[in-house]
Amino acid sequence: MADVPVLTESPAQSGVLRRAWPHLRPHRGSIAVAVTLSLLATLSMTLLPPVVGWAIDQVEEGDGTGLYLAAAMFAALVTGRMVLLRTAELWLARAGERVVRTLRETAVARLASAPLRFLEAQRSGDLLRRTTSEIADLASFVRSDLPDLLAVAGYLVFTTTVLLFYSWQLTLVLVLVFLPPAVLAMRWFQRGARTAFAEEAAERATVAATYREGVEAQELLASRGAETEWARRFDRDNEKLHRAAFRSEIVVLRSSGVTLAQGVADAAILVLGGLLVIGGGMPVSTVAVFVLAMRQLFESANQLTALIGQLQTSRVGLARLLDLLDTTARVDTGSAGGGQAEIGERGTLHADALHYSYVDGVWVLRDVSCDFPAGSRSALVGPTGSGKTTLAKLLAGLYEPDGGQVRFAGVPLADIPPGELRKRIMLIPQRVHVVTGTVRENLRLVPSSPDDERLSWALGELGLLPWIEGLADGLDTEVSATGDTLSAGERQLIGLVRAALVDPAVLILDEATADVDPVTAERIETALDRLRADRSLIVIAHRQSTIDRLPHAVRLHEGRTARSEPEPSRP
Ligand SMILES: Nc1ncnc2c1ncn2[C@@H]1O[C@H](COP(=O)(O)OP(=O)(O)OP(=O)(O)O)[C@@H](O)[C@H]1O
Repeated sequence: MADVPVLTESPAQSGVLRRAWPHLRPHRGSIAVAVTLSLLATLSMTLLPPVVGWAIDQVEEGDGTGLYLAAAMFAALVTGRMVLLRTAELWLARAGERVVRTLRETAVARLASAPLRFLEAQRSGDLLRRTTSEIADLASFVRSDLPDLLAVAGYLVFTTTVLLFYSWQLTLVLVLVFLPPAVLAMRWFQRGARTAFAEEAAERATVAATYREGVEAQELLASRGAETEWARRFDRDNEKLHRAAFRSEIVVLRSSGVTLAQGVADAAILVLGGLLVIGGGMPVSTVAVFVLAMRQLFESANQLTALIGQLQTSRVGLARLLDLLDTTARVDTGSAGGGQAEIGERGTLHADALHYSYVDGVWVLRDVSCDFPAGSRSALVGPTGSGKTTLAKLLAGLYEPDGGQVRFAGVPLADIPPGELRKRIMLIPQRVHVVTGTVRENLRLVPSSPDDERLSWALGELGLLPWIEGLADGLDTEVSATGDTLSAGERQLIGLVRAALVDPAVLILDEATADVDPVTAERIETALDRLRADRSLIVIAHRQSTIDRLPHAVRLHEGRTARSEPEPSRP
């Protein structure tokens, strides 16, 4: 089995910003404007205590004009700050949304072009979570927490400058009384937060993946009576998440040490400042400015603790998203094809000595060789588990073989760009994918987005107009993605119409085994008969009537071609 990279549950968070920089670089202009505006807003807020101090001085000197001036300045600073802050938030939200949009688009594009084998190796809920809710969390961090984080960082720097300017002695006392216990408490919190939050995110992803898998397999679980087994597994994962979330909460409690240190520092400064004023060594205004600025500093420190928690969660989310982008970039390489070779519109599909395994050492296909000349019509038959679906996926270029090669018109599939490949070889799986919407919208899910006229043409060609007319609202009939409204056979009819619209050189149909009523089966067979004659048709056939209609057969038995010679045509 070729090495298929699997996404890491808790990827390393070190250097996460450096790794994210290539995605941020295109938006550096708006980020710089947003940061500058935000820092200016913070600066105006930091100037408020000095203005209050100045007002106190004016009162003490009995200068009414000075007092009015101070009040006007106070009002101007508050208004200016509000305008600057809102503008900064808007810029930041805009820059952040752009970054997140780029990340989301890159993730979706990489997933869309990732080999099927890679997608199947991941837990589906995990991929979904990384590309939806974790990106949404990141967006909300950028919109709401990042502006606060910038403001807090600004306050810490500017307010410390104000404190130093007014009294370096009091600042020294503040630093000695407050900083050591506060820093210790913060480090204690951070040490725990890193692992606790990462574990919580990983457990949350596991619960989402288990839940999604359970919902997808509901029918199977119910039919096997295995719901309790699944519920037990879900309970176990849920319990782990519960414990991880509780551990995170305990870690958050560690940050209370900072509040305690603040109370002690407040009391110390008030007593010392008061004594200095009584002794005539310091004006009242200085103590007032100091106490106000100190409050601002503490509020920022409190906010910082909460924000660091958010920052930690976002770092984990960002690391998981970058892990997805890096891993998909790695698996993506080479799958785009050289694009140099001339590829014919029609040609022989040739499989040469194919080997394939899902699990190391267990070959599902061994030395399989077969030819499907242009315009040939073949059945692919064999007992359950003999490897028919796997061979079909290799023939369609959805899996890369572990050994051997598939060529179309002489060109290895690996050298054909994916877009070109899809136009030439198309696989209709047993369970055709439908999306929530109308039948028309589902039929139009092909690269050319055909109009109604072309849809009618395709339906007419395949003899499927009576089927559409028989639906409740014709082409406007609503179908749900869970497919309750369409049978497996009808979904395959949708697949066949899409195929007629794409007009591939090779059409591979993995015939639905269950739920095909005789009328739909007849419709599928008629549609297959009416597909253009120069197209090769390969049908993984389960029904004898289908096998009888096809002039050639490739038989698989335990992963080997039992007989790849064309069978004599049947009447
Ligand atoms: N994604 C997978 N991971 C691991 N093993 C797989 C996977 N898909 C198929 N297999 C195994 O590979 C073997 C061949 O499966 P495949 O679906 O190709 O057979 P098949 O002939 O199409 O069977 P059926 O007629 O029942 O659809 C089986 O043993 C199956 O269990």
